[in-house]
Amino acid sequence: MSSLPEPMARAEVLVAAAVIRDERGRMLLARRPEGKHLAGLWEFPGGKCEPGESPHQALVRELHEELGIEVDHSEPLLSLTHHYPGKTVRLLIRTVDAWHGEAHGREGQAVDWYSLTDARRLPMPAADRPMLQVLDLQPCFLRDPGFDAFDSGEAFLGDWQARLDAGQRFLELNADRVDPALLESVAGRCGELARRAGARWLLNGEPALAERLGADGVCLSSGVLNSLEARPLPHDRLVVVAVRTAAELEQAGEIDADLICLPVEAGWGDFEARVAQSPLPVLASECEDLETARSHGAFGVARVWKAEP
Ligand SMILES: Nc1nc2c([nH]c(=O)n2[C@H]2C[C@H](O)[C@@H](COP(=O)(O)OP(=O)(O)OP(=O)(O)O)O2)c(=O)[nH]1
Ligand SMILES: [Mg+2]
Repeated sequence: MSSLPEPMARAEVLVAAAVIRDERGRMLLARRPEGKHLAGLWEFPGGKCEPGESPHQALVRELHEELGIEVDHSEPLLSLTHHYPGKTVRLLIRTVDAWHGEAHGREGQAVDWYSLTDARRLPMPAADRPMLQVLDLQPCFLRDPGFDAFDSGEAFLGDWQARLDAGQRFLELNADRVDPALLESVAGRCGELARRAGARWLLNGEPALAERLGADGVCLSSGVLNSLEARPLPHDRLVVVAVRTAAELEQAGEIDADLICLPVEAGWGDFEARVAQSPLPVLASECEDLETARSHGAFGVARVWKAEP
């Protein structure tokens, strides 16, 4: 059973909530009724899982009760755990991609459709913030093996373009051990190619360098993470952190990062237990199986790409 210390286990509530999109990609949000925890804030509709209920079953019941709709199919999207004063909430967010009925606030609550951009401006629960940062990301992050794997900057750029042509929209450029002048020229062209394809790219390196090179964000090693006291980039950039330990997971939350890369080191059971401690959405490192990763609480997968010979 649960290995959590008893007081924490008692205070934690398991909540299933839904991302439901209309044909324009807008999401259905509901305003939390007066008198409830976090009253007045806009939320992803859902509620607490009752004993013995699966997250899907809880959603089916909650969305019927709260919105008058019938869920036909849902699948895991991401999970994270947030500590409110006196209450810990583990959010299990699911994509509801098949449902019927007309959504309306059956408990008198306001209900409306919002684009992601508009949702980011709404007052929403603190637990939901990191989630709003990642919902428009491709859930497969391709990490850079390093220039050493390529014969030249040109070879690297050729491979970068091939990844974009193959549909990759979330990539990393690794600044490690690259000559600064070469990095500058390659990063400029990587950025241009990514922009043209509508992809986002992160620099694995110093945040200030990522900013100077025009990256969409930064990917930090645990070494850099431990030297930081605050989020190193503004919220219109991404901050991804590669971590291994529970303390690093916590530190990533402290600096208000957006996304975590966590290796599947000791099997999926162990991975899932560690994701359950994460305040941020998680990518399963060195993994290609998105469906399995999501079934264990991850938002996505990250892997190092193989240089083409
Ligand atoms: N549904 C939902 N709950 C959220 C979100 N973000 C967030 O922090 N929460 C918190 C608020 C609550 O503390 C908890 C959800 O419990 P709830 O009070 O809505 O539970 P419920 O629908 O089963 O209602 P009830 O038992 O209070 O009648 O999760 C979110 O996006 N959606
Ligand atoms: Mg609810």
